[in-house]
Amino acid sequence: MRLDYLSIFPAYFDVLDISLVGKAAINGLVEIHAHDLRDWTHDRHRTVDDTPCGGGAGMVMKPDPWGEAFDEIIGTESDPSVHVIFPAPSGTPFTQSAAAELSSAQRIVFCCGRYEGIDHRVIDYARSMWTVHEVSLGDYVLNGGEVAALAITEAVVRLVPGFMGNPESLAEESFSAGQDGLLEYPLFTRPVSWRGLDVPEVLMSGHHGRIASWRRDESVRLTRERRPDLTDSDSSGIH
Ligand SMILES: N#Cc1c(-c2ccc3ccn(Cc4ccc(CN5CCCCC5)cc4)c3c2)n[nH]c1N
Repeated sequence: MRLDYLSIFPAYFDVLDISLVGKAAINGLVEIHAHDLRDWTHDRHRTVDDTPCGGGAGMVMKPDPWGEAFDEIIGTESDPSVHVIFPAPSGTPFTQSAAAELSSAQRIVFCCGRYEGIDHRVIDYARSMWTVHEVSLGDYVLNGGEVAALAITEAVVRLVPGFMGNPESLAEESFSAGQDGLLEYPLFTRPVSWRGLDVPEVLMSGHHGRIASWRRDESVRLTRERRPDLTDSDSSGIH
């Protein structure tokens, strides 16, 4: 899997060299390439923004640098196997199932906007050439797309076959199909007693049936408490 990042702050992606994703890069599972959008400007100030047509606050990212960067990084041929991701407040909420779908992609290009966003013709052009995803991390405002690109990268790469040492653990995670769409149960490890707080006895019983039942009950309780929106979904085991 090749991952490209287009941004006016490409150093954001240096962190990928030290994290788990860095290990995947070392063992050849993923290739990471960060690019400075300003490398595709031609004026002395390396300008990437301009005032919004129709008025309004802030600045909008000009289309020209994006188009020239696409030509060089992706090419000028249409290819639906190339996934181009535009993080945006107006995007579709990014989910675990979206991460799972993207984990089989061979090429993902993250377009990290800043200011008030990117000229929409950039997205329209990308849609005419590749498979485009306009996504949002959630209902809160960030200053640009870089943090979202990092989060999406981690969610996707950890699902790439061969990345996780113990793929079985993926099945038990929150939001995964194996968890019935429920939140994960609380986790404990040694010491059994810590600052007057004890590990629930059932977890030390060695009785696998009771442990499974306790974990399920805890997942249902937590999901009802924190994510009632998940309790009505078909995939959750509770209705
Ligand atoms: N993923 C994700 C995100 C982002 C995100 C992603 C990408 C960019 C590029 C630029 N920004 C900054 C910004 C901030 C506020 C606004 C709102 N509009 C302003 C103009 C008038 C209308 C309203 C726009 C753009 C971004 C933010 N925020 N939150 C997420 N979950």
